[in-house]
Amino acid sequence: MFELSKEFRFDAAHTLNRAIEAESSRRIHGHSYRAQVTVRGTPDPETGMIVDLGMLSRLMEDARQALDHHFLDEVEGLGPATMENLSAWIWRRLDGQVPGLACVTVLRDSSGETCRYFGPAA
Ligand SMILES: Nc1nc2c(c(=O)[nH]1)N=C([C@H](O)[C@H](O)COP(=O)(O)OP(=O)(O)OP(=O)(O)O)CN2
Ligand SMILES: [Zn+2]
Repeated sequence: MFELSKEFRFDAAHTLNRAIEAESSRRIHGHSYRAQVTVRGTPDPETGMIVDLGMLSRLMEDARQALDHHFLDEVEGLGPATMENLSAWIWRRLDGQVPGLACVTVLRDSSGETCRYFGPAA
């Protein structure tokens, strides 16, 4: 069994309602994110690949375009623009298209934060 990951980066703005740091969080502010899509499986003996990384990259491009340089509060179906919701939203966007989809990880390097979503069944 193997795991294979591909990453895209996006920069986006949002607001958040929080119990702490409420005022600054409600102000529009931005973050730089990385999103990693991980597939799990066994390589096809002929191709040596679980999935072609180029194909994975193409499938991820639609999600990247919907997030990069967008105001996340306005992204359809996202809800409060947390790392949890971002990883679940990317999962839903790819589910059914990416064979062996195992998890979606959203990272915010500036603050050392990571959120990993394994899908609704996990
Ligand atoms: N469970 C979660 N908690 C928080 C999330 C989240 O996605 N999931 N997100 C935020 C905010 O986006 C917030 O802007 C980050 O704030 P904070 O952690 O207080 O850190 P900084 O303001 O120091 O972060 P910078 O990225 O350096 O601006 C809060 N909580
Ligand atoms: Zn924020």
